[in-house]
Amino acid sequence: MTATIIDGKEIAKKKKQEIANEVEKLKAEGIVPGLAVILVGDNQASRTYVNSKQRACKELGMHSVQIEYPESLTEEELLGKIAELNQDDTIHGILVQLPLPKAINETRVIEAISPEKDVDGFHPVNIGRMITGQDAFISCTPFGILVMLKEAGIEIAGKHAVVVGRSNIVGKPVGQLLLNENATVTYCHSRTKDLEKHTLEADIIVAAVGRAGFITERHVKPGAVVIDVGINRNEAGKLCGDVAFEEAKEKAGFITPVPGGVGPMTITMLMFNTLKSARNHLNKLQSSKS
Ligand SMILES: NC(=O)C1=CN([C@@H]2O[C@H](COP(=O)(O)OP(=O)(O)OC[C@H]3O[C@@H](n4cnc5c(N)ncnc54)[C@H](OP(=O)(O)O)[C@@H]3O)[C@@H](O)[C@H]2O)C=CC1
Ligand SMILES: Nc1nc(=O)c2c([nH]1)NC[C@@H]1CN(c3ccc(C(=O)N[C@@H](CCC(=O)O)C(=O)O)cc3)C=[N+]21
Repeated sequence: MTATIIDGKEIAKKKKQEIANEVEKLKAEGIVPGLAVILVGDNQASRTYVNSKQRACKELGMHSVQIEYPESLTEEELLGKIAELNQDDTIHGILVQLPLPKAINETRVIEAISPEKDVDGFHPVNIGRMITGQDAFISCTPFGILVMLKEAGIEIAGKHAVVVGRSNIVGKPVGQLLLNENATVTYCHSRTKDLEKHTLEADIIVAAVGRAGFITERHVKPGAVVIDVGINRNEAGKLCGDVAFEEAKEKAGFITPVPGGVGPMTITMLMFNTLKSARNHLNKLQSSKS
């Protein structure tokens, strides 16, 4: 059997069109959704992502500002800029591109962003609200994965999902979201014994490890859904995921490619969250008037 490929690029395109329509409506009410992206240092991969975020804003008619700092930026300077953006009414979303230089404490920086403008969904307030099932900004990659599964018509309730990776920005939140959707969730990580034993039981595998081709055909139960979050470069410099795509696709029922899978969805959900934040802002203005 060859798996159905879940085309993230195509789903992203459809979602972006819906977002662009909503942006037009908000503009008619006098609000242009605005995103500020902060990039510290000169990491080429980070620069590529930040540029595609800017491009998406433009495409969808949103306002965007890109703020770049040298590697030598101090934590105090960065916190000062965030405080300023928290007060700026033209900015509804603030994203600080990770990773940050070692001298800057990421936790402090994330916690300095107003939860109302935390469109990355990394602030503990949003993580906590997401886990308890309240309205929240949901981190873009996990959110994008959920939307892809739904668009592909994949049932989540009652399924066994195995998440490989437990980072705060991908693994942990994606498992929680799947749990909210009534999946039975197992987390695997570098201390997991006999990874294969777990993944072979999975109806849905989410690979967020950061190692090229780490999940092979041997890890996949026939017909399983395989979601590849990894963005790696192989020895030849080619972009590839955490899944050995060619072999895994012969066993899986559904599979996401890299590029063209989770990545484009991440950016789309960032746009969705920025739009949502702008709408929240407008609602607040309107209710304070009445
Ligand atoms: N497409 C997209 O939009 C995005 C893609 N990414 C990509 O996703 C990948 C993961 O990112 P991120 O979560 O930030 O990475 P991290 O490096 O923060 O986390 C990697 C996780 O993989 C686990 N791990 C490492 N080795 C093994 C192993 N041998 N067996 C089982 N688990 C293992 C680690 O376990 P432990 O906790 O025990 O160390 C850790 O939990 C990267 O390739 C990244 O580039 C990231 C964000 C967005
Ligand atoms: N504060 C913060 N928020 C993030 O959301 C964040 C971050 N920091 N740091 C880095 C990771 C990584 N990430 C990606 C986004 C899009 C693609 C993407 O669009 N990838 C394309 C290919 C891009 C290429 O060609 O390099 C694809 O998979 O098709 C990939 C990775 C967001 N991240």
